[in-house]
Amino acid sequence: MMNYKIAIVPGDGIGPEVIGQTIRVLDKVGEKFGHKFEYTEVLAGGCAIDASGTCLPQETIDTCRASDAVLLGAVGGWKWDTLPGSERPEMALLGLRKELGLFANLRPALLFEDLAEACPLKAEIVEGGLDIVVVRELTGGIYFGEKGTKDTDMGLAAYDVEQYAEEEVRRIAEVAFDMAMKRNKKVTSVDKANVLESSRLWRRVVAEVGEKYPEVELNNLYIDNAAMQMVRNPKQFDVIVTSNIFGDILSDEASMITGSIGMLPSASLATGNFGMYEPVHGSAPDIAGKDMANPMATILSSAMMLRYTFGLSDEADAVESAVKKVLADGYRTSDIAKEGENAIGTVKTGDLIVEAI
Ligand SMILES: NC(=O)C1=CN([C@@H]2O[C@H](COP(=O)(O)OP(=O)(O)OC[C@H]3O[C@@H](n4cnc5c(N)ncnc54)[C@H](O)[C@@H]3O)[C@@H](O)[C@H]2O)C=CC1
Ligand SMILES: CC(C)CC(=O)C(=O)O
Ligand SMILES: [Mg+2]
Repeated sequence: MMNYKIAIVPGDGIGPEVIGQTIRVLDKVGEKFGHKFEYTEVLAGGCAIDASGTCLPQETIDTCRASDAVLLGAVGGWKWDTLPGSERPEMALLGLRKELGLFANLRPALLFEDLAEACPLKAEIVEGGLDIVVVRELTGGIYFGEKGTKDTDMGLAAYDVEQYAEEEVRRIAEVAFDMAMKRNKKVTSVDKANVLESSRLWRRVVAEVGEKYPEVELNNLYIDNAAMQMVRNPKQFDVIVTSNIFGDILSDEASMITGSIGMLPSASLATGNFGMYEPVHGSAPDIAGKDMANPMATILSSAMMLRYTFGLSDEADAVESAVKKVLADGYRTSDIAKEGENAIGTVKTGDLIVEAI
């Protein structure tokens, strides 16, 4: 029997609710396939501020580093919204990504056949399915650049610097091209090179990396056009590679292809097999504590963990098939239910997925 050490970071809001169901699913996978998943729960985000005065305790970083993989719910919430920027719960997430070297964020947006009606795009646009991966740079760009305030003749100004180094672009571009080689050999790089110096460097380095992959078709789009194309004709996309902030925004937009942000998983990867697995959504304070959150994004993130970090592809398939079965049987949380249709809760969704495994 293999033992896998997983650091669990439930976080805030719906984080603990969706993580709770994901652990039940993993336990069932362990029971069925004969693996032992060992969990160590640690605090990050608003709950850590309340418990210890800091959003990212050193113990959390140490536990994550000592684990084979990390599973994270979400951080943040209204309660902490008035804190100064540097002390907000969201800094825990950025800090963890940086400390763990998680520079590559894979966000697959897949339209499940049984959820086609939940996708707001016209039926003819989504016919035949949609399958896009956003490869988002995760430890650079404007979220990590110099920030501050200064006096100007227009009053106090605040600034955040977008900066990319060649090596940062090169390594994320390589992830995108490697992924394209395993998929449909098509990469779209999204930037704002008509205005931003950082994007001009981005575009040049992506093109240089592209030369090493002659079989892969490379297209460049400006972010404003890409955002429009995502709803006009998403089928043109296969692998999208982009910066931290553009990938953050574009992947939330892509999530609607799947019907809901409650469906979209992600893997945040370092070099090697280590990764942190997290849903794309946030802590959803508007529905927290109401048994309304869709746990599928986090459960599907755990399937990515099984596949990428642990190399357990049959087990990952079992989780993904169980999610598909629950959808095929007609069960929906309220974010993906049709109007007037009875929705099920977070726990019931977990029950059904466990049962299907
Ligand atoms: N990875 C993380 O920890 C992230 C944290 N945040 C933080 O979360 C807090 C709330 O941010 P928002 O902008 O409202 O984004 P959000 O993603 O938390 O929520 C946006 C909307 O989607 C719904 N939603 C999200 N996840 C859902 C799920 N699993 N099932 C059903 N509905 C779901 C919410 O109810 C809300 O209406 C903020 O403090 C924000 O900074 C935001 C994004 C990512
Ligand atoms: C704190 C934010 C950067 C989190 C977020 O929105 C994301 O990573 O998708
Ligand atoms: Mg986001």
